Amino acid sequence: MNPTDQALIRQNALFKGMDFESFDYMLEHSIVRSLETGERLLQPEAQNHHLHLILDGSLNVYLIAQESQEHTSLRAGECVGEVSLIDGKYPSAIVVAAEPCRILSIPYDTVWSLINNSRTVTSNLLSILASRLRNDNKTIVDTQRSKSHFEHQASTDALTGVYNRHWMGKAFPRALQRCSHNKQPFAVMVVDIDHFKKINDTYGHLVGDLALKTVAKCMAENLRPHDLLARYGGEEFAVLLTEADLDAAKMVAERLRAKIAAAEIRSDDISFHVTLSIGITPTQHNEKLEHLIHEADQALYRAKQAGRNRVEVFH
Ligand SMILES: Nc1nc2c(ncn2[C@@H]2O[C@H](COP(=O)(O)OP(=O)(O)OP(=O)(O)O)[C@@H](O)[C@H]2O)c(=O)[nH]1
Repeated sequence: MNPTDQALIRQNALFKGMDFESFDYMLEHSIVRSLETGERLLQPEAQNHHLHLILDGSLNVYLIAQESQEHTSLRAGECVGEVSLIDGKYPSAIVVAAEPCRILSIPYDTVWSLINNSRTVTSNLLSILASRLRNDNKTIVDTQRSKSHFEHQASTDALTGVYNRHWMGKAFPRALQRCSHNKQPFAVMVVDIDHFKKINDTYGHLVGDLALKTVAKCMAENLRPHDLLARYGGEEFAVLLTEADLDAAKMVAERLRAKIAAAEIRSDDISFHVTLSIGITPTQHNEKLEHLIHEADQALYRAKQAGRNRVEVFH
């Protein structure tokens, strides 16, 4: 073995500080092997009996499948196979040559006798395992974070930031069931911006978007925390008012209508107002969401027919 390889092995996290005698013993019992690009070194279906140290090239580690994004890459001087060494189980990952590699494969028996004879190697092994644990914990936390991020994205309307129809289809029925189980009155409200097409036609789509965002923000700020708000269609929002009888629902709807009518929408030198038409259906029963939306839509239709900028109740 050439001096460069020997220097590399001496710097390895597991073997650094090891005495010369142990080092020679290890080399005597190890073999050097070559891997082609794409060749597998470890896989979960095959028991492994060696600790592998990379002398040249790099290895990719995959946790699920070779086609997935690699979990990590290992370079010359790094090892794989420490965990199977400890627990004697099959490898937990797929390890593949990312390029032509030279590997020093040290039999587990040899590594164990080094561990038994050298406190340095034992303490090195513990440090390696501790950093593995930390890395794995970080991976779990990162995965959890991106999962919540994607879940949030999947249930949120990108333009207005309020929940979307997909979320509404899951969250509203659960809330309806809870209200009816607790014998609490509740109401479903459908809210539609009046003459919204004219706003787009007059000021352009971007200003239309700004109006939608303003309406969504104003509604979110003027509902109670336990009410549910979702963007239901283009310029239509749905609200589930929990613990609200007809009078309370009318009061909330009227408050929203008045707030929006008074809110100024500004973009550069443009300033205008929008109005809302609102349909409400009050109930105490766990009826189907589509049915309640349909009833609220009928009330909304009447509000539009009666001149817009008003609240109507289904009956
Ligand atoms: N800017 C913008 N416009 C949208 C968006 N989604 C839907 N729209 C527009 O909203 C308008 C809705 O128009 P209509 O359904 O005809 O209703 P309206 O003009 O509001 O009239 P009434 O509801 O009868 O008062 C359409 O022109 C859509 O293109 C959006 O995300 N951004």
